[in-house]
Amino acid sequence: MGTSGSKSIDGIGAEAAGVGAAGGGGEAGEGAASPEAWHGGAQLYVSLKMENARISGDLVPHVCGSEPIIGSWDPARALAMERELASMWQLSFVVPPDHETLDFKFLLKPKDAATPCIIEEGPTRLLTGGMLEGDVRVALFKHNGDDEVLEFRVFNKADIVSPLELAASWRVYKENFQPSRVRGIPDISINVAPTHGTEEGSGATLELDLEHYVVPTPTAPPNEYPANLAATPASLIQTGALQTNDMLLNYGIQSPSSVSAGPSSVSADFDGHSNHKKNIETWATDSSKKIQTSGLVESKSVGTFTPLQKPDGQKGMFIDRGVGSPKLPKSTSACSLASGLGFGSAKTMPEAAGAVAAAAVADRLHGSKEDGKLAIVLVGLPARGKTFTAVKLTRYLRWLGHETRHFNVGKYRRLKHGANLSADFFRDDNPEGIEARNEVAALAMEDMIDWMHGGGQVGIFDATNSTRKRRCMLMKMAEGNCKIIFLETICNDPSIIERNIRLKIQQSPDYADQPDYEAGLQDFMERLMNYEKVYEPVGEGSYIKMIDMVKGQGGQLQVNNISGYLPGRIVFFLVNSHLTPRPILLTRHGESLHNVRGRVGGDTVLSEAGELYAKKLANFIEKRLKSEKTATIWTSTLQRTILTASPILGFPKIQWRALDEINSGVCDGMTYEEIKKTMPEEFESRRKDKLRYRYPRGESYLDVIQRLEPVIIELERQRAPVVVISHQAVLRALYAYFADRPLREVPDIEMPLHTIIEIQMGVTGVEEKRYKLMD
Ligand SMILES: Nc1ncnc2c1ncn2[C@@H]1O[C@H](COP(=O)(O)OP(=O)(O)O)[C@@H](O)[C@H]1O
Ligand SMILES: O=P(O)(O)OC[C@H]1O[C@@](CO)(OP(=O)(O)O)[C@@H](O)[C@@H]1O
Repeated sequence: MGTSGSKSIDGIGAEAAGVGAAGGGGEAGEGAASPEAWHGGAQLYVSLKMENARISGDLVPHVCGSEPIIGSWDPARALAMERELASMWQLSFVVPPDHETLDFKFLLKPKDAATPCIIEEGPTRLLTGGMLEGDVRVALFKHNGDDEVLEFRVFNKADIVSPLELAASWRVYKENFQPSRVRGIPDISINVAPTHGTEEGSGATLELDLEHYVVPTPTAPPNEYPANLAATPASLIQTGALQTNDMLLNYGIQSPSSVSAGPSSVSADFDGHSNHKKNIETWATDSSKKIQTSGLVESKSVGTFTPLQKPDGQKGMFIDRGVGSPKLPKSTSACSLASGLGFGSAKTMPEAAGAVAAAAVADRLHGSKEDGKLAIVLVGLPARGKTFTAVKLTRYLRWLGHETRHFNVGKYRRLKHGANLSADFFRDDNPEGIEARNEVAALAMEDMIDWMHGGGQVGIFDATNSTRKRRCMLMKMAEGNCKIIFLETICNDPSIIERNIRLKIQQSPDYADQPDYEAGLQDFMERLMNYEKVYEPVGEGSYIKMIDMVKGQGGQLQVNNISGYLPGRIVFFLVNSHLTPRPILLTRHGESLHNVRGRVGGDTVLSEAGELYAKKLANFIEKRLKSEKTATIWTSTLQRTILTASPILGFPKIQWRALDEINSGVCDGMTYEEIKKTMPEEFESRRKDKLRYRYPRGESYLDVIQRLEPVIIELERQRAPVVVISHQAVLRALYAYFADRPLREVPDIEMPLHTIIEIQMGVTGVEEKRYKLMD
């Protein structure tokens, strides 16, 4: 103390007591809280702001007062205010529910030193029930003796907050002395006026040419004809009906005999997922059907490889899903219920949490044998989006955790009869053609049923299936094995049909050897006519008809005899799907203070680098979306994403709770090192099975996926661009959906900071591009 204008500790306290007793009346604060509202554990969240453009040097406004949180009148423990804008300082804190009045004063002093300490002139301020009493709008400080008077404008806001809200902000407050700056921003907001703009020369502006920032996509989705990515025709491989190994390779299938045994050299996609790195899939339900690839024993689906000593002494590979292991942590989700529910092997349970797991358990407990197995049988003329829809539905259901596989009869046909069949093969008066087509359809159906017996849950059977007779054959085959729902795609828009036909001739392997587009077109039109002659729309069984749905408006979705959890989800997904091209931009928030310190979770503000990214991102979005009439910015409710979005102008911003980072429960705010040291078992459990590991009192990746389902549906439904500013774990889960990555890979997907992943949704599916704005 001792500097002119400063007062002793006692001096402040004495004055406080005096004025406090005499206080009353006067001007109310901006926010006022009635004392009755405090019952039930609610507390008062106080936000104070001071504004002065002239303050310079080391002096920082502080708040000192009667409550321990603001220093109990000890200036050394006064709370420093944070600089919000160049001339604006702010401080937020909570007050215990039982306080009657809160006495305080502003003071100016360096952040980490006791002197000089300049206390504001005038009486002590009084906050009663959130209301500031007396003349509160100005704070005066005598600086440099009495020569200079610094005048600050004062703003006060008080909110009643629930204990739950407080728990979050209190922790942040205690750990960082960095109260949230974003309280009070409504869930939906828009800042239209360019208040600060992007600062020229601050390094925040970007090159005009955004291509400058494009970086390679680490695991780009395969640029493959979608039908080729469907299940490998197992029956054809086993019966030796294949043409040649070369032919298999043409369809992305590695000859079984060429698969080598070592873990590093095996590249197999055992859950049938379309993954360009993995190009053979096998399944087996009985030993006669089992495909013996040299040195490989396959046991159902998804898995990691562990060496297995086969009875004959040969080294083999055993695929372990990591489910059902007695050592699995308590925190694994529904899968660990399996044994207790008498399902025999835990492997029959889906790799899922929440509603998906609940529905699976209910089906197994109460449903008929077929209930758990579902065949979605596509129906429609050629070029009506059947394969497109099959691929999309497969991706969605797998992402939710349902074992799903796409069976494309065209792939069987091409493998068995070659790709160069002319339109004659499809004529309704060509009995050999009809028989050959029925035969491959039956083979695909048989494979699908076999696969279901081996644990598969949803088969998507993709063919025209355009006559009652064919559908009747499929229904007979399904009896006692699975439930069938027909999914008919109908399109009456000639311009869309024309576009689809063009895409077919350009992309289908059927026309890969036809260099003359016109000749291809003529042949395809003939093929189409052959189908049209015999086409019978679906009217039997359970069905869903999608009629002119591609535009996302108008159109019809008809359903008949549909019930159950999964069919319900499928209908809901299809209702919201459309083909309108639009980008979805995914990005993590700018670097946060916790990111710098290596701490998980929390709700900290951005680091300097993070703030710079926020500006660059705003600049990027302005350029990237400048020709878009509408677009929306989605953030989580955590301040690192809201602050990242704050410089973005002109687009509505929406906060989604579902976009909040994975809840790390008791580990929230810790470093990975600290978790390893203090909770080694938890650390080890997570390392072993990061997908299913649930933080104590927190979430697992599977939980995150479950809560993101409405976000995916909404992203599918939107017809304008969306920018999603979220978090590492959440974006891994969202990205996995668009990039069709298997669930087991989700927790390890690379999701760098300061990078934008642009997902282009379009008529041929999903494309990806990445921009890295900062190193
Ligand atoms: N419901 C739909 N109606 C009409 N066209 C669609 C639909 N869904 C997707 N498409 C478009 O149809 C194109 C060709 O679809 P494809 O799935 O190959 O046809 P199909 O399997 O019926 O022969 C796709 O690239 C897509 O642009
Ligand atoms: O699942 P892991 O790999 O731990 O990644 C999730 C973690 O990512 C972090 C950063 O480490 O996300 P965020 O970018 O939102 O800060 C943590 O908050 C979160 O717990």
